[in-house]
Amino acid sequence: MNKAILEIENLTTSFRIGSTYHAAVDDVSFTVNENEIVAVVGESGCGKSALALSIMQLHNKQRTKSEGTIHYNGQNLLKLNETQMNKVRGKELGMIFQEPLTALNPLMTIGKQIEENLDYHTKLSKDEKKKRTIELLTQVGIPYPERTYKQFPHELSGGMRQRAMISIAIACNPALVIADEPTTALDVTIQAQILDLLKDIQSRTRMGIILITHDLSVVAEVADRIVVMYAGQVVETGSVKEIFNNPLHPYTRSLLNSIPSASHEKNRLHVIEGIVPSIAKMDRIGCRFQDRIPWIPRHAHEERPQLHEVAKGHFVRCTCYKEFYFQAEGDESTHDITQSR
Ligand SMILES: Nc1ncnc2c1ncn2[C@@H]1O[C@H](COP(=O)(O)OP(=O)(O)OP(=O)(O)O)[C@@H](O)[C@H]1O
Repeated sequence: MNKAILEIENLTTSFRIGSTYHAAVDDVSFTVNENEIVAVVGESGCGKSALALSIMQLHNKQRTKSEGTIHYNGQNLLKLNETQMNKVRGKELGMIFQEPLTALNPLMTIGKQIEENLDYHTKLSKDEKKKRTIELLTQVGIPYPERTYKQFPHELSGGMRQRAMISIAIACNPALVIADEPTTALDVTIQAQILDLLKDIQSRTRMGIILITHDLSVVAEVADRIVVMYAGQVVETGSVKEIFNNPLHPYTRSLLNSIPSASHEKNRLHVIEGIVPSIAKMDRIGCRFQDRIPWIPRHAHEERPQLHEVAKGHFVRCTCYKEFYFQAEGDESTHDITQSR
């Protein structure tokens, strides 16, 4: 059994809007083990980035509150001050952002940006730093590392920029990397290459990876476990095999149904309409998904939905999954749930 690197327990992160705090991450718990890829999946607004930034402690502290625990290496990250956190961030926990052009400094060469991280966390000499930087650029598959060392971000293609950002994230051999939508801005072929690269680095370093994505098809090939988030909560979690073979929560089933495949071409995709509620308007007591599946009777939902273990390591929130089915087109059983309350 691989050892746990990061243990998140009952993490709740709330943002201040006006004078009230609203939770964007609500009582989230999961563990990332060494050499494991945990995919956090959910559509826009589910709280994935808020979760990632909570782990890295990158939220504006004046407007954000994080409660619960994030255990890393015998310490609770939420209790560290900024100086202590700076020693962990970038060294032991790396982060890859969605859009490298925004995350990288446009005025600094790639080489200098990698060396900046080494400067902060290591005592390498100038020559050693350059050697390590070239090594890193080679490792992430950049074809002319000496040339790229001297280039600025805008001189590289999207895929190469993402590789450069990965080299910054792994420069100090972190135990865990959080990749927040690392392939969304890239075309499909490059996406596959970047995911292969992360897998390849992991096979050498045994680092844990949290892969954040809205696209379940991305995780099928690379992840070990999936955490499905909806409206700030974990609604289903389990091994990739369990989730793909036996998805239960209506939201997970809807995400899986929205993956286009050859067999889907003839039949229409069963996509559930609607959007994730905003954090200020979220129902904090009932099932947060119920308004998007109004044809499911109210009694099918729990009052305060809990996570239920349905198979070893496979958890699903709310009992509504037991009565869920996709509504057929023109199904008359549709009714407005808000009317029957
Ligand atoms: N700094 C903030 N202040 C107030 N609300 C915020 C803040 N950051 C995020 N939110 C809100 O929290 C919710 C979760 O946002 P988050 O960015 O984590 O979603 P996401 O799943 O990562 O979506 P995306 O894929 O679009 O990034 C959203 O309703 C968002 O509007």
